[in-house]
Amino acid sequence: MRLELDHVTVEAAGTRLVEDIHVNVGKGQFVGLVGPNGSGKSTLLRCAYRALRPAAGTVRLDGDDLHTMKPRAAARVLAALPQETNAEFDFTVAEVVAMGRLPHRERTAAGDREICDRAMARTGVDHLAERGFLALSGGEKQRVLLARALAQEPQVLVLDEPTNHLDIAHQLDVLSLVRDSGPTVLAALHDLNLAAAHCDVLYVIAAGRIVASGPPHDVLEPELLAEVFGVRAHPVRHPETGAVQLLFDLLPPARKPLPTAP
Ligand SMILES: Nc1ncnc2c1ncn2[C@@H]1O[C@H](COP(=O)(O)OP(=O)(O)OP(=O)(O)O)[C@@H](O)[C@H]1O
Repeated sequence: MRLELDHVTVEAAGTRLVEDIHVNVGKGQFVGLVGPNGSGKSTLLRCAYRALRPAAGTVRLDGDDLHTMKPRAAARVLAALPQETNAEFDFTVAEVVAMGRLPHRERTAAGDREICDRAMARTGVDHLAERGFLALSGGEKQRVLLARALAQEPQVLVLDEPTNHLDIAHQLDVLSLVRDSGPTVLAALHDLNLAAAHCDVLYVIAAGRIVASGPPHDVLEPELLAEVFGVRAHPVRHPETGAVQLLFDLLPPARKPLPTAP
């Protein structure tokens, strides 16, 4: 299923948070959204998983307007891993993951249990099934919420910082798992090397506008990284795979020009 954000603009409190954004995620593609803090990544993703309605523009799934679809119909095909989840009730892990099956209840009630068990096993949280969600660590919670999203068996997955709270092994594992599970993916990522390794296409957002897009190694070039993130990037090659990785130094903050003598 194809996900398209077409000329999306979002406003809040009289301010434009993102403006005239076009993002195209082809069927089965893994597309990354990268940009500095506050650049508009979560705002844009919230539009892509229906939590926020754009002031202008359209979000489409295979050409259908996501925001006019019935909520249950949308939840059957699209799942999200938001940046923050305000869980107030202490459900068990198994109950949280089973919530991913709610949109499908009428259709596949018989197989729900196996689907949830498989999602928990794939994200490595099966041993936590009877634990209360609220008492889990940050990384455990993140993997449970990913299990819930996978249990939804979505055709489109929207992920806001899926590697948040995860140790390095789980970061690598979760992105491979998402990739191998096959849905169309739009993910906000902070780690540019992880983004380059896992994404087919990257969009770079700065101050609410897309400033570059394309294959990761075309997009993540030193001049753009200096301008957008204020860092100097040094490409190095992995000694075994030959894959290019970036090392970063902070650039000094831009100085105001010294006042000239009158
Ligand atoms: N409801 C709102 N009202 C006013 N400003 C908002 C609102 N929601 C977000 N913003 C502002 O919009 C900008 C973009 O926020 P957003 O959360 O999309 O950034 P982000 O790129 O996801 O940042 P981060 O990398 O820190 O998670 C920020 O300056 C934020 O303060």
